[in-house]
Amino acid sequence: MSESGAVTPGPATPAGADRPRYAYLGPAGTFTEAALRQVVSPQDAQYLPQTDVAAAIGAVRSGEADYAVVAIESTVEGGVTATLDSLAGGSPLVLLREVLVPVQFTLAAAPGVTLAEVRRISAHPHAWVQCRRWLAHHLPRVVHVPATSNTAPAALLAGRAAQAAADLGFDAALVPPTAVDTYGLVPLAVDVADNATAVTRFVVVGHPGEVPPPTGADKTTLVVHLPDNEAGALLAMLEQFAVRGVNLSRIESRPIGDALGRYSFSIDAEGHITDERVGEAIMGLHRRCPHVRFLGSYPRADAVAPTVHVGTADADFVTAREWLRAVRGGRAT
Ligand SMILES: O=C(O)C(=O)C[C@]1(C(=O)O)C=C[C@@H](O)C=C1
Repeated sequence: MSESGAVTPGPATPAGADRPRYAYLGPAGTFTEAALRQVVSPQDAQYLPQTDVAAAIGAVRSGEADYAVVAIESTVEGGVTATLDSLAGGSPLVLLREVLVPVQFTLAAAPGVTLAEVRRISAHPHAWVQCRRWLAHHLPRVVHVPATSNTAPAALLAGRAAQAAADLGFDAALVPPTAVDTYGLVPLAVDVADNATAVTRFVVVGHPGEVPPPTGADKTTLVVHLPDNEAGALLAMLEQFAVRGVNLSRIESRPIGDALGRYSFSIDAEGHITDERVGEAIMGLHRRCPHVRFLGSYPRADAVAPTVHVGTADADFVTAREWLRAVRGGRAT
């Protein structure tokens, strides 16, 4: 990001309006860009860096971009609320793919700055949380200067010597390891994240259309509102999945925003909407809940197939339906 707040361009891309346009959290070198590179190379797409997640998703809604790549969940922080909230409301969008990126951080500064001189660190709030223990131990009095992304402060420091960097309002930044070279910074401490195995999950967001075909190892994301003032409404909602053998890999509540005590549930269920058990569970939600938003069925990044319990395979639902038809037609008991 420039000092005026404008986002600096991502990696140089050949011109060409025919290439799909991907909005993502910039500037160049963010973990989000690493996720985008797993999806499509800069040669085959237009990379459109944005200042935040809402802007990236908004670019798809406005037609400025065809897709957005955004963080949705981290092993340390859980759900990325900016993403969950942007997808829960507004015009419908769907998730088309997920990508996992290992996350590590380096504390870096302009050339000439030493660790002992660091008083203020610029960092994305998620990065700050992911390095909290290291910071408390090594720099207990340091002040957090929030940044819009993991590379926004690196872009501000780029090309500055210690003296020239002094008026930026921070002395060092928590950045992805690759950003140190990209922006000509000096590492003050490496591997400063508290969790060495931290991973962030990113999703490709696009317009609703054809659902990606089932792979046998898929995930379905939903937003569900519960009936008001109904004892056991949450349990009843969960039972729609449980009785059909559908495992949930994530469920979290988010305020709907119109009144205190009103929450929606953001859910990742194992399986594809074309799986009988998943389809039946979602129909159950539709019957019982005032609002259900389908946010897509897409392949799991880890390609792990769900455990299918006795009586919940597609064939079991088909057989049961045929049996019911026969009973109703007086042909079976
Ligand atoms: O993509 C980046 O580098 C970001 O700054 C965003 C983000 C996030 O939104 O969670 C991505 C990965 C890390 O978990 C920390 C921050």
